[in-house]
Amino acid sequence: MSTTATVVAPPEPQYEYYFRDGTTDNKREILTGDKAVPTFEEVPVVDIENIFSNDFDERLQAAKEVAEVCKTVGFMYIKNHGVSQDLIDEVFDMSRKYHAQPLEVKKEQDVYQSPTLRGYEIHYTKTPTGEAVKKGSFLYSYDPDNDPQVPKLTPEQRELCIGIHNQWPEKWPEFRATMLKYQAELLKLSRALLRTFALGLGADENYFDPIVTAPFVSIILQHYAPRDPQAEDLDGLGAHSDFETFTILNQDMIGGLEILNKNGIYIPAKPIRGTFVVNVGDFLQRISNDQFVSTVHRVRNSSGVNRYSIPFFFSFNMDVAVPVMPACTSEDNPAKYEPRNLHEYTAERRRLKMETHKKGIHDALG
Ligand SMILES: O=C(O)CCC(=O)C(=O)O
Ligand SMILES: [Fe+2]
Repeated sequence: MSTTATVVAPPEPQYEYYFRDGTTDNKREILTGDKAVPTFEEVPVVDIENIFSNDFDERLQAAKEVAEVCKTVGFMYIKNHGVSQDLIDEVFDMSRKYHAQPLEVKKEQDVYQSPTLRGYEIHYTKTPTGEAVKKGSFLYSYDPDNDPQVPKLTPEQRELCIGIHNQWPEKWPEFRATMLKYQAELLKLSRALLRTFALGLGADENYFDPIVTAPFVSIILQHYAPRDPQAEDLDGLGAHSDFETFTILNQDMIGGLEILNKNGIYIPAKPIRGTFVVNVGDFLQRISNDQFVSTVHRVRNSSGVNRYSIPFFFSFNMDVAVPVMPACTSEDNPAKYEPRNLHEYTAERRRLKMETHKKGIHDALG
């Protein structure tokens, strides 16, 4: 009696696809079993109280801890960040109230009527029976007139601040006032975090100060509609990396944010009250010469209820071509990238967004 050996073909590799730099075809292989590599399985919590310390050694120690996480995970929860919980709760209450308005009222701030695409936008997804709302977003950006540290700008520099074209609900002045108060608080925190990143990357802690006097900042009040857990496309926001320098994300207690690890596995960033989630964006990865990692993430709201979040995206002054940091290069490790000007880059991204909008694809543009 003869036996025939069955040759088992190795399984086809499986990939996770994501959006980066205006393109949708980036992918990462899902690695399991022997192929799996060491990577994070949870998002770390970092106590950042000491970034505000008067003692340099304490600030340096905190910066080292933050930098380590930025190199390995690219995402962290920060606690003891100094922003009042009352203000955070007030901003969420207003966001809920904003999104609860009838669509035609929100459409008074339609993004596509603003030259820099600031305002309200709604995203739909196809279902077997038609269309469902997946997400609504109210987006506003840095306007130099609202910075507590008012910058001195030429008319040309002012024109580059895309937030001068923000659209606000006319009959609701408290909404604008609260959102600007929140922006002012987060501007303070961002400038402190950026000093921490500089220090952690081996530069002088004031290295970036001159180029964040009128920074590119965008804030989005996100509203993720509840989705049917059986739906084919569950993404409220598809897999992407953020293109800015870094993001300070404020999420409610519903959950749904997931972070892609090196094995192509999504790790949930479960809400932790009193914390923000901070993540490295593409721009910071670039100028750190790839020392910090801009990690892919997505949002799925299968909770059955509305989810609200508020990402705050932070970058440099628009008119500066930002080079790779000299502290991140050496003779053996020269700069991998040319200096990049944020105005040119974001103008191109807005052009792409217009294009992808026409094709019905969502570009995670801050
Ligand atoms: O809503 C969230 O939790 C994340 C939002 C996000 O990743 C983005 O807007 O880029
Ligand atoms: Fe994001």
